[in-house]
Amino acid sequence: MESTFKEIGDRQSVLDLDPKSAVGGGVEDVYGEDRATEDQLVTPWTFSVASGYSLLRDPQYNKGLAFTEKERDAHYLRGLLPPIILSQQLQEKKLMQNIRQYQVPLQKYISLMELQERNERLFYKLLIDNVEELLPVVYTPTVGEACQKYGSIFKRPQGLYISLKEKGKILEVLKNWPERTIQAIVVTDGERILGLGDLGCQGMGIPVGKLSLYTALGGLRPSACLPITIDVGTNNEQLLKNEFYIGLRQRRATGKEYYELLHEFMSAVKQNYGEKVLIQFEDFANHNAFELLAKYRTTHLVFNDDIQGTASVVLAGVVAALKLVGGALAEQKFLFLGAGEAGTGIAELIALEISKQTKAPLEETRKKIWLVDSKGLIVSSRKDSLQNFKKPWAHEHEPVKDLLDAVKVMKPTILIGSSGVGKTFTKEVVEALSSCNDKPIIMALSNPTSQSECTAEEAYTWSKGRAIFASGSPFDPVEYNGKTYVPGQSNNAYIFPGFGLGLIISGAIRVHDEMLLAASEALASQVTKENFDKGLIYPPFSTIRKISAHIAANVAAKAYELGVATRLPRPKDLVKYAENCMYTPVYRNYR
Ligand SMILES: O=C([O-])CC(=O)C(=O)O
Ligand SMILES: [Mg+2]
Repeated sequence: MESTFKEIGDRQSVLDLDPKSAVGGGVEDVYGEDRATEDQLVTPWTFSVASGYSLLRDPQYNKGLAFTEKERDAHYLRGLLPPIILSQQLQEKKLMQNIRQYQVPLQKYISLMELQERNERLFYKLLIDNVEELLPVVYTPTVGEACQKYGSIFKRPQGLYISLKEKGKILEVLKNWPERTIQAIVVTDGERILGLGDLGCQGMGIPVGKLSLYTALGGLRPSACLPITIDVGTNNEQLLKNEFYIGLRQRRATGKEYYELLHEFMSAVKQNYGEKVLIQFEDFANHNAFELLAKYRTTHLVFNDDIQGTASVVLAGVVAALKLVGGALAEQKFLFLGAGEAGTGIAELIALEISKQTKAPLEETRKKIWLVDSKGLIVSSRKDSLQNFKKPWAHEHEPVKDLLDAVKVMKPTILIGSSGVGKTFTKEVVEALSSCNDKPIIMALSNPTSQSECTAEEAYTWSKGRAIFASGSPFDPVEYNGKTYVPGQSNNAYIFPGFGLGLIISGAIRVHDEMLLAASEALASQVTKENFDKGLIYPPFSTIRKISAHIAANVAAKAYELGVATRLPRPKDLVKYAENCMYTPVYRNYR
């Protein structure tokens, strides 16, 4: 009963290529010198691995009621489907109606995950066409709740689980994954899931969600994306006691045991997929995140989304906000609440950008930036007891005990929340900031919504409508004094999909900070006059694929400039090239 069929167009590109651009010619060979072997090209994309009943259960190829008469004949589907044929558009309409009927966001999440498991192209069609509506479902805030309840809602595994039990066998585990050509891995160890803390093995929802965005927002082929959770235990007592918990029932391995497992993982990935596979570290705890990034950035293509992706998106937002407020970046005074991955990552990228603009040394530009942690303002007298990643921010100053006092003393122009702790930008804090700024810039970055430092409504109300506000999780527009204020969403989702695309299309083998600046610059350049007129500092997510193409092009250009790109020759028009490489979820015709 085995039938074979061709997926038209899929052979053309490293990523995926719209058939019409392939037919039109003029598209360069994306494989470059690393052209995949004929064997890789033929399997598995061009021949069906399934037909008939199993074809309907293969999410990569299934089209449900959209199979045509000819396809039903050719692939043994007669009788397995009701007689009607629906277009993809009509399927989309029906599913959106169904999803909108659910009142509870988690129900929407579950139904979307089921769709992804049933009909992948339709899932991505929905996500791309309805990105602003569905992003809060497959991503923050709902994905946070999904991770908290992952054990209870778990039906079928997604992604790859690597636990301490697999120590010594990680290469074999990677080989169990059905796809051989992987371009992007998002990996977590679940220790700091959003601002929700240690969710252990249930953090898997995050790599799954991030990679869905890689495809929907950045155009990577779904089959080239691999979500991974490394399970070294959890220190979350509630999960350890929960009878439905899906992870190892032990406290977290640390030190040598932890680093040996991670090292085996990093080596196995490179051995199995080569040096051009992107490994995105996601939601690791501070104490491991900095160390892993420092250790592997010189040997692997790695990127920490929470340190670097967040930094790049915030820098873009600040640059855009200054167009509304006036003043140069170097004239600002920054105050952060939270000195972890996001806080210090953003601070460093801002300091780098100011150095680039003013030619001042980094040690000087860092002095424009102040950070508050749980013990108060980070100052030089605290240096001995500070973790390494905080030390560059310990400037000369009297001790200041908390955020409110720090705002009063430092009089920052920009306040950034990156502590993972909700409701910390109190009325007093926002009022103090507003008393020294005409247009205070407030970024409440912690996720999900419950952990946001303040809500959009609070920021606008307490600043009497003067704040330029953005947050990590989405907030609806706010009415204040008869005016509508539209908050920005300062989330790394703007950056990482395009950033990854840029790395992949250039065949980059390393990530450098200049590439993050390039991504940031590309994002800021996509804010239109129309956006600014509405007070927006980020372009709407509805245009994200265009934005991603620009980010990818700028990142790829920088990779070529720095000599870390291996795909030669360099395509001339990188924006067009990035666009042509993007996966589109329109159904293919099966011959
Ligand atoms: O996932 C998000 O929405 C942003 C992010 O990386 C985090 O909060 O850890
Ligand atoms: Mg994250």
